[in-house]
Amino acid sequence: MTSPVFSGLYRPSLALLTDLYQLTMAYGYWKRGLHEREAVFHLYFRRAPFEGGYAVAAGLALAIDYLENLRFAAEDIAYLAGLTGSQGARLFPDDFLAYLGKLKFTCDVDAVAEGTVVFGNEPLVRVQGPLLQAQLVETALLTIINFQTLIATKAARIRDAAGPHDTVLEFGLRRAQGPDGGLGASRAAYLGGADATSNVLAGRLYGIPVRGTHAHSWVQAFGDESQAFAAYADAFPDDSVFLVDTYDTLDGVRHAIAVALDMRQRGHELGGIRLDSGDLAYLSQEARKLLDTAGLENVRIVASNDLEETLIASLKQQGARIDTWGVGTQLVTAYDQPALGGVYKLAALRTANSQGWDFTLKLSEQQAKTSIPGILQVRRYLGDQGQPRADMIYNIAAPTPLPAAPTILDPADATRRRPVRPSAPFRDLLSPVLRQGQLVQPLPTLAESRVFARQEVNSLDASIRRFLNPHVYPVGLEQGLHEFRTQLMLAKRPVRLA
Ligand SMILES: Nc1ncnc2c1ncn2[C@@H]1O[C@H](COP(=O)(O)OP(=O)(O)OP(=O)(O)O)[C@@H](O)[C@H]1O
Ligand SMILES: O=P(O)(O)OC[C@H]1O[C@H](OP(=O)(O)OP(=O)(O)O)[C@H](O)[C@@H]1O
Ligand SMILES: O=C(O)c1cccnc1
Ligand SMILES: [Mg+2]
Repeated sequence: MTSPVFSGLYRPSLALLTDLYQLTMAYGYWKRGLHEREAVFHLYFRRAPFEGGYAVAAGLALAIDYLENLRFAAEDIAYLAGLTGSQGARLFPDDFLAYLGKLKFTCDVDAVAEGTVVFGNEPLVRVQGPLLQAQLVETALLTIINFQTLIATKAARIRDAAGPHDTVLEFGLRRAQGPDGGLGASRAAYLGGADATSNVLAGRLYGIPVRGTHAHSWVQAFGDESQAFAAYADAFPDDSVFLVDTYDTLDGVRHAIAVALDMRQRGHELGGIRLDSGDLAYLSQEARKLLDTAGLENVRIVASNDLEETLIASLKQQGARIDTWGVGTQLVTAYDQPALGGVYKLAALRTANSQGWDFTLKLSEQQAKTSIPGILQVRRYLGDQGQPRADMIYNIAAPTPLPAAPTILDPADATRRRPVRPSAPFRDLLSPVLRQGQLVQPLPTLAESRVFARQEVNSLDASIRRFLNPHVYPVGLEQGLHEFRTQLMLAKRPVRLA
């Protein structure tokens, strides 16, 4: 497969993009003959980022590209052969490395589509297959999905603040967490709701529209705004946006207007002006008046300067006349919460006789952090308008079938339960993506996932989308699963005498 997901940055092999312990466990499983025992892992986060009410799932296409191309190249094997432990002995023997050298990813993967709105504790990805393989991919899946989901969610919030009609441009590459952080952020920002990026490599790799204006240095290089604007218009007569705040912003607007009227004489129209400092509400209103008075109603006003969703919402509320929001640092670094705490937990293991399943969990002092055993699916119940009402996590391999009218229990407080109407419409969020390592059907394009993400966010109630103290969307465990998990917790919890 030639999809250029990680471009030339890391190709040809990402097999070593992992934590060492995945490889030491792989060897240990192989040595014990446990490597092919069938296992089920789930990837999920516990809390939506940014104190928000939801997240936008993202990164699946990158994760699938990684899985489909997972191979240990000869150079990878040679590197692993040279690794030694604290006593100087080799970590990995040749017969194990020969096994790794032939390894291909043959697991089944089920996942929520990119762009789906998701909530804490819901599996976004389920991996089922040989224990060694399903474990090995943990770190790469997490680094891909955590960051993509984080930035797509930030972009969705920024899009919500800007509203459906304004343009959002992602300008973050210079402040991103390195080259791959920048590339990945541009992809996720577009998926989550940005209209275009200034990042040209992201444009080329992912087909994102590329857009931009010019820098202050352009004006400084000419020393004179009118000359600088005229020169830019000469180079790009139909694609000019002038940055007006190098010296005095409103003087800059006047200079832009003079050049724009000159352009009009030649049959061209100025695209916009950009404000990058000062009071953006006041300056955009004044600039709008000056432009409109000059007959330049269609010249757009772009704003940039450390923008993020609450600032954009505030500027809107102040009556700012901004049509296009250039957002960099805050978006691509997820400045207010720079990591999503997604985890990858083992939830089921075939019994030694291969007949049944051992459902397994990781206990935690905090009950909410105890993992959920089973082979899990998420059922989203919908209202009359198709709007999400409540999500139920259930075990598709439970010994007893799902009741026709199940009850959903809040895992943090089992006294909070909601029965489901037997006729309530629903959809199951996880769908088959890989079967034995092979793609079941082509994944949606990035542009398709972007449209889907917007539909998804728009389907949520405003109370869940708001930035300040959003409502908690109901996510719970199906009653049978809750009871089973509680039993398992009691069985595993050591009894300590008081
Ligand atoms: N009307 C406004 N209400 C709230 N915040 C605003 C408003 N106008 C601008 N801001 C924000 O205030 C912050 C500071 O902007 P300001 O232009 O004062 O300083 P600056 O970034 O140092 O500018 P400069 O580029 O001139 O150094 C920026 O994040 C900007 O987006
Ligand atoms: O503010 P951000 O959301 O990151 O958007 C990108 C910023 O990058 C550019 O300038 P840069 O920050 O390099 O210099 P400046 O602050 O002096 O304008 C641009 O003018 C924006 O201000
Ligand atoms: O094109 C722009 O205006 C731009 C690009 C990157 C960063 N800031 C602004
Ligand atoms: Mg800046």
